[in-house]
Amino acid sequence: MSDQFIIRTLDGEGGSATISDYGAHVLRWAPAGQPDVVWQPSAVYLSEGTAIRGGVPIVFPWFNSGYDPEPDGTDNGRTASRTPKHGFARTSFWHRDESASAIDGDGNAVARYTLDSTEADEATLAQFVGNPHPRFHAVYEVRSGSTLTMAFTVTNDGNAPFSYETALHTYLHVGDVEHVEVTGLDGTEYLDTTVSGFPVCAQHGPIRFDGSMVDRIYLSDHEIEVHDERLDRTIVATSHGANTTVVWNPGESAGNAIGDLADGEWRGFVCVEAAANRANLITLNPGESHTIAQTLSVLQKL
Ligand SMILES: O=P(O)(O)OC[C@H]1O[C@H](O)[C@H](O)[C@@H](O)[C@@H]1O
Repeated sequence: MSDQFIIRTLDGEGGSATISDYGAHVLRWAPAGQPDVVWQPSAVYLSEGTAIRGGVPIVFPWFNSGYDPEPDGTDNGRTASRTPKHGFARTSFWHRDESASAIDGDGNAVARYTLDSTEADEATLAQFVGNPHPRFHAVYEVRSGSTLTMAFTVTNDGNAPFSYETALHTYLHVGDVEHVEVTGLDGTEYLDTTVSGFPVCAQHGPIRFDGSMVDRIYLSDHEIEVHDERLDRTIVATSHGANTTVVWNPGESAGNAIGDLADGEWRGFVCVEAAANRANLITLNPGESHTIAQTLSVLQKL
């Protein structure tokens, strides 16, 4: 592992990405001939202990401030108070596995990173759900070409179960979020996390954005399409092993208050996150592994 801020290029056939060893954080990705699909802000700030804005932060082992599950599995509408926000994966220097980093049989540039429980301090580990002494290793594999696939796997190496929340917190680049429709979630339920108690709501039609904050946990892993009128394209996001989909845009007032975003930059992205969070958190028994994955592509026009 290096504690240097190293940024690497992943040039595959038909697309390219950059990735940071800090956070194992994909910073941008575009298929050939397209504006970036994974969004990067105009300035990227690299600072130990601080999450990188934009790209694809890895959320693990809790989402936001975490969640304490109810025995009956229902969502209690409350959040816990774990720190750091969204867990420590996005603020850790990951090990880059040199042996795995190459071009795969489909022409994708591959990067593989690992992180294990010895790299977090005991006070942080003690906040895991169900086990104050979890032992695990995590593997993150990114394949960048004409599509982008990211797969995050956690294995329980200890002798007791633990639970975790996780997300691939993907920032998708759009021309102007107020001219975007997100489809694929019509008829599904979501938790509206902008409202106290996180009420369950039902989605009717496409998701649209009007400059106010959208922060929703959809209880669905359906394929998502982001229809972008300004960039005249549709981004497709599919996920595996992730039971929830978070859709987030901070809107004008919260967006302009985010310190590492320039004024108005909130318009340039919508987050579509492959997640397993709150009542859908993942429990691993000793020896078990779980993978969440997300694949992005741009729909080809006929
Ligand atoms: O600013 P961050 O810590 O990166 O979090 C950004 C956002 O992440 C997720 O999308 C959550 O649902 C939001 O509640 C949160 O505001």
